[in-house]
Amino acid sequence: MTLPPSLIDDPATAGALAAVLSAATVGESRLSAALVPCVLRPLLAELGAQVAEGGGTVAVTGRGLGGLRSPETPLDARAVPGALGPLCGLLAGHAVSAVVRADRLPDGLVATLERAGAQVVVGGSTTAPLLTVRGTASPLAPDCGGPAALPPAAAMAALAVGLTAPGESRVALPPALAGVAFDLLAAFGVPVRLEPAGAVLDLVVTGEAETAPAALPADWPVTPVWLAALDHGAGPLTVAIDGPAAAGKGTLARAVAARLGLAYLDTGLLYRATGLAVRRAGGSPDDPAATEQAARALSPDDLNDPALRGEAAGDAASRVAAIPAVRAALLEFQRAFAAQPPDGARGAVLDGRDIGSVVCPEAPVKLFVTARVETRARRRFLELRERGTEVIESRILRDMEERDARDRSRSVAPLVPVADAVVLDTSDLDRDGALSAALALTGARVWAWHHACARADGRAGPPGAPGATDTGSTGDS
Ligand SMILES: Nc1ncnc2c1ncn2[C@@H]1O[C@H](COP(=O)(O)OP(=O)(O)O)[C@@H](O)[C@H]1O
Ligand SMILES: Nc1ccn([C@@H]2O[C@H](COP(=O)(O)OP(=O)(O)O)[C@@H](O)[C@H]2O)c(=O)n1
Repeated sequence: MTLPPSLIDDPATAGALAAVLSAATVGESRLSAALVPCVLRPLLAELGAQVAEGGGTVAVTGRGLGGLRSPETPLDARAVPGALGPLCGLLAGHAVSAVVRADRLPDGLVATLERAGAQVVVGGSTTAPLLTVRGTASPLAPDCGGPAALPPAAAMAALAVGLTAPGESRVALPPALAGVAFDLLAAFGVPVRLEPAGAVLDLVVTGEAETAPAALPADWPVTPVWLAALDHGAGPLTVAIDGPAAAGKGTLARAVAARLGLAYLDTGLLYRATGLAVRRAGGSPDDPAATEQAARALSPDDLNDPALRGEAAGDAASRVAAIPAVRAALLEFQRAFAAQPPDGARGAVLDGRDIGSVVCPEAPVKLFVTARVETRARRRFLELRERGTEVIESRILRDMEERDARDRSRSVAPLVPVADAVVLDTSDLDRDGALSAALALTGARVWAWHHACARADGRAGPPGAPGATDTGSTGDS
């Protein structure tokens, strides 16, 4: 299975980062030749790495973090612009001196290197700059966290410095690039985690750790290494997505399921169908006996009624959802779906209010998706208007606030982010951005899940995955 190229903002940057990292790793990394442009290979050798080619693979035996040597000749990064950032960052974090030829000076690069403690002299011309970088063996950990992403070269430089800087370094990246960088660092065994920060993800690396050799196939990063971990986990993968109304849970859940080949269950439909059935029978959605009976009588066909999408069904749903007997009646169906996903899928995505807390508390991936209430009301307003429903936005906002309050304050399975959920605020992310962020965060959790499973029963890691540490941040409430 592959992820679409849209996941990767800049494959050249990702491939160059892989090559440069392998030069600073003890042991032999095996990278597909497609990832390591020919012109980059002599440059790795200048840094002291051994480079051997054959059979479509470039084998790089590196010198370890802190072990790079000063090159004797200028390093020519002109033909591989993506290499400039990670290369300069790595040099800045070593006690070496090097001259680097570039085809232009990327925004923020020099300032990032200087902030880390390196000395940088820029010579040459605008179209052919020459950078003299004098690095330091004790660089300062960069703190370039959100809310705005750094320009790519500066970001990759900050990440590379962070590998040798003591303590934690934080770098804000667009979600797609953050996912790729996370996957790569994890494949090299770097302690790393991801934390959502508005429209970006903060990638946090712990420096001075031992890296481990990686193996990256030609289809990386379109196929991230963590996807292989899916096939090495214990049982089906469950992705739990919870959050308030119109946060974008369903949109995200459907897209994640499609990309990863997982089944999808919109659990809100179960509550909506129960509420609607009771109302149609002339009953009250607050009546425990009638609602429990309706919940037990649900059939799969009831979930296809277009009326379920309306706000009236949403209101009835949140009323029946506060009745413990209704929740109990619907629980078994949801758990069975996660444990045995239909059509042989290797896992399932469930979205709702209590998936991470009650339905699937053991889910390895838990996302709490939220957004500002005005943004959510606007989204629902646009959605309903597009469907031809006459609606007033201020009324939607008010109803949504009431429904959220009811969902948050009910005594049974209230809507709250559990401690091990990642809170993803989609207010400043469009649909693609939210999907990239969710996939990156899922990857981080799948890595952690895989390693926990492997540790528990002594199995080997997925191909090319020697040992990432935990990742993925936890919810903040
Ligand atoms: N990140 C986003 N940016 C803009 N609109 C979005 C985003 N995510 C979802 N939407 C839109 O908002 C509306 C509500 O999304 P939906 O996935 O149904 O939310 P939920 O399942 O949380 O109720 C839909 O019209 C959807 O297309
Ligand atoms: N797992 C779930 C899913 C929905 N629900 C209830 O069902 C209502 C409708 O859920 P939904 O997910 O279809 O609603 P939207 O977020 O799409 O507006 C919610 O307001 C909750 O009260 C729940 O309690 N638990």
